[in-house]
Amino acid sequence: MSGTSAALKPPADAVRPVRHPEAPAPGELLGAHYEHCFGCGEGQRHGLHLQARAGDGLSVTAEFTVQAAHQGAPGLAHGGILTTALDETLGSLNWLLRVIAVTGRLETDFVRPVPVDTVLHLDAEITAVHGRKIYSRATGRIGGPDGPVAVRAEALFIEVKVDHFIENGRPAEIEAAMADPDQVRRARAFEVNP
Ligand SMILES: CCCCC/C=C\C/C=C\C/C=C\C/C=C\CCCC(=O)SCCNC(=O)CCNC(=O)[C@H](O)C(C)(C)COP(=O)(O)OP(=O)(O)OC[C@H]1O[C@@H](n2cnc3c(N)ncnc32)[C@H](O)[C@@H]1OP(=O)(O)O
Repeated sequence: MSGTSAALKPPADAVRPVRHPEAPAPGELLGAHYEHCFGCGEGQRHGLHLQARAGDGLSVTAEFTVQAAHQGAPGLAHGGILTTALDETLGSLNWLLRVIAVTGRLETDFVRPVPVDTVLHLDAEITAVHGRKIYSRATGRIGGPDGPVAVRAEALFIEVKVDHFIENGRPAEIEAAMADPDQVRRARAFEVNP
């Protein structure tokens, strides 16, 4: 069984966006958007440490190795962890548009169980944009980049301004982020008109 809800179908007048001229080149590692992010932060001890790489056009790839700490059932990855890896990969597509966007809706199909120690080969692409709404999809394969699909997702991200974080984040972390020139530079790299 698979399928997605109507909210994930781009409207007829949605456009296929173009890659931002200053987007990272194909093959380039994108880097973490926030060092304490559970998905990609290098400073997050319990995180997934996902490293996404720019692909051609509006696509990215990433690899994620399932650890023993990620189990749901004995020896198998927890579905929420796999969804997090998909969410993070989809979120990294923002670098290609230089737009800040947050996940509004994310639907995952779990097609095959994913054992601990498996490398999940992820790829994601933007399919359409309509106003602030960014439509995308991702797959995770096992046994190699061309192996069978284990998980796939479709998502709707919504463009926001940096104020979204400043107004909603816990003050301690926001103040620390704003005092860190690297973090400010990374946030600006997402903005169309910094
Ligand atoms: C210097 C300090 C810097 C600090 C910042 C640091 C780094 C920043 C850089 C990058 C970080 C960015 C992202 C992170 C990337 C990857 C991590 C993984 C991604 C995530 O883990 S991210 C966390 C989970 N995520 C949330 O925490 C969102 C909570 N949520 C909200 O904050 C609001 O809900 C929001 C903003 C989404 C919308 O609110 P809003 O008021 O702005 O807009 P509104 O409601 O009007 O929606 C506009 C149009 O989207 C449609 N729409 C909205 N939501 C929908 C839904 N769920 N399903 C279907 N359609 C939906 C409406 O129907 C309307 O459609 P239409 O235009 O056609 O009417």
